[in-house]
Amino acid sequence: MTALPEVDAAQRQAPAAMAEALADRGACRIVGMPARWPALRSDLLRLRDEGALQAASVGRDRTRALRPDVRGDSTLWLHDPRCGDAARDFLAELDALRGELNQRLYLGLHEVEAHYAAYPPGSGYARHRDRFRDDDARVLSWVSYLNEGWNESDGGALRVLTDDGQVDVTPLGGTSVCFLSELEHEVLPAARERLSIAAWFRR
Ligand SMILES: O=C(O)CCC(=O)C(=O)O
Ligand SMILES: [Fe+2]
Repeated sequence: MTALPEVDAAQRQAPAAMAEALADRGACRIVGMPARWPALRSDLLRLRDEGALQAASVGRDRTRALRPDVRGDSTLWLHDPRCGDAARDFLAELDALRGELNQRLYLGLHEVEAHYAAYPPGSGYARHRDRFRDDDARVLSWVSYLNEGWNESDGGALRVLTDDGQVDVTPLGGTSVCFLSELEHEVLPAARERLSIAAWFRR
């Protein structure tokens, strides 16, 4: 199993290092982002307790359907007014990063969209691509993890199929992963609740 290039979010040239890793390998791990992940975690748990999250569907428009056998997470978009300041700040941070990546990769990324996601124990997300068949607007996929002290034995890895082989990413709080949206990936079922933010840079 190959490892992904790793970028320290605190380093001055972090966006340049991310852009280089994405161009070379199609994916990278980012350590130290989101810096304020405990605040995001609290916000997500509050929203989950208030019943604001909704079971996620698969497909688009006419083919849209609830398929808990395919994906078991419940989600809420970060631009929803019920989300707290931490969500708004993080969305702004992702948007700034969009600009930085654009300057280096010329991908014409126009916007970023992001949602909170909570996977109950035992649920996952079967192998898929984030690009819809009829809509290639999603160029880069981003996932930030909001879990305290994750062990490999907890399961719940993100498995990404890169050109260099399959890579498993542990969903540890305060780390993120970015990859080309055309790459196939899956979320393996976890023994405990698994919290994250999934985002897409779109053209
Ligand atoms: O949570 C993850 O690690 C990936 C989630 C995902 O693939 C998606 O929401 O499309
Ligand atoms: Fe995905």
